[in-house]
Amino acid sequence: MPSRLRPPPAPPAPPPPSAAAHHHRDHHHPLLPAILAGAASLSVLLLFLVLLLSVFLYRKLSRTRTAPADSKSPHLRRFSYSLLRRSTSSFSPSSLLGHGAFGSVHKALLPSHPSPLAVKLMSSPSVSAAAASSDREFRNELSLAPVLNGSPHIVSIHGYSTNRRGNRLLLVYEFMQNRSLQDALFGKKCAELAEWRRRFEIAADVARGLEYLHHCCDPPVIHGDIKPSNVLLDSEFRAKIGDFGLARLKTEEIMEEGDNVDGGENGTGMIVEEDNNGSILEESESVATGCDEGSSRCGAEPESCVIRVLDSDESLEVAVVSPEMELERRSVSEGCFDGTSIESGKDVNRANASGAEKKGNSRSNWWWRQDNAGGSESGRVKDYVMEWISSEIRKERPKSDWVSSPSAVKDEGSSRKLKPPKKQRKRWEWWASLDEERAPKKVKKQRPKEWWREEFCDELSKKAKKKRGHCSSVRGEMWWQKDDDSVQERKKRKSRSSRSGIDWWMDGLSGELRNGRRNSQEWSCTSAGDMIPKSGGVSSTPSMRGTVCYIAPEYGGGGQLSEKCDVYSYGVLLLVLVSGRRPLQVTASPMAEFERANLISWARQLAQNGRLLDLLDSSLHSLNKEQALLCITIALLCLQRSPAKRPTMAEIIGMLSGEAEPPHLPFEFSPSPPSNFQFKSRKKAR
Ligand SMILES: Nc1ncnc2c1ncn2[C@@H]1O[C@H](COP(=O)(O)OP(=O)(O)OP(=O)(O)O)[C@@H](O)[C@H]1O
Repeated sequence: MPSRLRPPPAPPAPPPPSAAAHHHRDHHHPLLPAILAGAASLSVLLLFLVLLLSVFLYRKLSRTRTAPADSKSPHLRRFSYSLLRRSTSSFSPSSLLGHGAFGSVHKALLPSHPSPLAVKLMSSPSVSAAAASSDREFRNELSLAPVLNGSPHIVSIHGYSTNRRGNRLLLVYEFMQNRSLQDALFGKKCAELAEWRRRFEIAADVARGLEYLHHCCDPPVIHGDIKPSNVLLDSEFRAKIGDFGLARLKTEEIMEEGDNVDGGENGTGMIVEEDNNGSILEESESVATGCDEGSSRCGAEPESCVIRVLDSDESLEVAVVSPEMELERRSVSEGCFDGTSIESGKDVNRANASGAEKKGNSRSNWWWRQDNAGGSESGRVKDYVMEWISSEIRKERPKSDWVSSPSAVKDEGSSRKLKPPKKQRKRWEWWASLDEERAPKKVKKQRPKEWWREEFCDELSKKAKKKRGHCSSVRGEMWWQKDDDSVQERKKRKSRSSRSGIDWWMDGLSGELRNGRRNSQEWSCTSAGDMIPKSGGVSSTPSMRGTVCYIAPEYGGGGQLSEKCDVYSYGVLLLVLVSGRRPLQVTASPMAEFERANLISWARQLAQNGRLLDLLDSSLHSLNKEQALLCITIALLCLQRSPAKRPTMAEIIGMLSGEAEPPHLPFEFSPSPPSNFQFKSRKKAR
């Protein structure tokens, strides 16, 4: 039997798929780990890129915020912050050139630069008002740099820098070997400045610098803070004007205003809106538009308007600006423009009742102690000044142990040890006599704490009356007001403020005194004894800002900032140069010294008495009396109350150079009957 062929065996069926088998196959997919790893690294990379982009954007934005002028100032170099830090040894004290209201100035030695540079470090404090002030000053300087760098009489600015966080702003200037006129005259007391020729050259250099600002710049630039610490001296003691943090461009609108700037001693009282981060250009725009917001209030009496501090929305802010000077600033909102920040060119420091709450015990903070609430509306500056004098007197006054008991000195047997040293005896006797007059022996303890105030005021009042009686029939009226003002205007002024005998003495210390409730500035006393309003209180010194004694009365009173404000400040500077002393200085105790303490009122007195040469610094040598008299006469012309009557800087240059006719002493300063100081005609023969 044939064998049956058996069909071939069917191939084995594939095993049914099971979960385990499936899992096993996935687990071993060769591409999966690579895909997963790729995706992970891609996301990390993306994340990194996003981070990088944000950091880049952040830096770019912060740079834009702190250096707006970069695009406008193509010639300015942006320095590396770390380079500047290294070249000033981390802004160490060894590189320190000086301190200002907004920070310190250091000498920098850059490897790439042949000569040293001066670096101003403006550290933005945590307090917003002060930070904004620094920011604005920084912007101001950068905005103006391209215009200013063209003059040999202006400190040139090389560039700027900021740190990463943008809270340290740096400005880089040319280095001036002999620092500021303030340092040279009152700090180091440079022997070179004892030579008259140098002082005259400084006066002429500053005048040329200002002439450049006012007449060569288009639009003109108003410096707004002319004073010795802003006049810098090179190795030859030639002067250049520095620090344009408060400077402003004069727009056409301001020019029109300027025509009316003579409209009374208080000016127009125009107040300007402040853009926190605005550059000077923006500020000028604001000036042009004037009181757009709140125009209804602009019509209010200037006396009722208060220039508010800077850019703070806070009602009260305090910042420690300069540790050495223990300057504290605050900004207080008050007055008819509440709710808006007001800028009139500078930062204003003001103190009010609440302002008096925070105080320091140091001498430099004496002004904190002032309580303006309920006080005389017109007497704030006076109070501050008196307080300052008080502190000076305390320094001068012999130790209380023997002063408090003057009679004890007479009784030599019982209290010999209380007798003052011979040298001091005369001074002591003066004090003692005042003490005795003021307080009967038995009630000495009850005598007014500030007994000397009344004494001082009474004494000055009597002297003022005696000296000026022929000029002023109304008690308390300023003798020189006759010149400028109509009778009506004088009556108005009289009703605004009843003037005590000391008011004439306070003349020139700022406009506030006469303008009532305009602004209650905060003042500080620098280590050098200068009184400076704080702007933001800031510097020195923020908005209406400047330095007491140097601010023109119309601007100090909240008026328009004009070139004539610079001219006024230049007048004070001239007097300081010629006399070699500060505008406010109590040097000794006798009453006669108090009369001289206010340089401006003293100059007025001397002019009236025809004794102008008494103003001259006794340490001057190689004096050219004619030039000295010329300088004093120009100074008095600049100090005239009416801005329109003050000469322009171009005219001053003409007078100083002898191109123009010699000036006549202004009527308001002239002796009675008026007479002019005779100068030989210095006009050059043509
Ligand atoms: N370019 C410079 N070269 C040399 N020293 C300088 C220079 N600029 C400023 N200084 C010194 O640094 C000091 C401080 O200057 P800064 O401009 O910061 O303040 P200030 O003008 O003294 O006061 P304020 O800020 O109140 O106006 C000056 O008094 C001066 O001695």
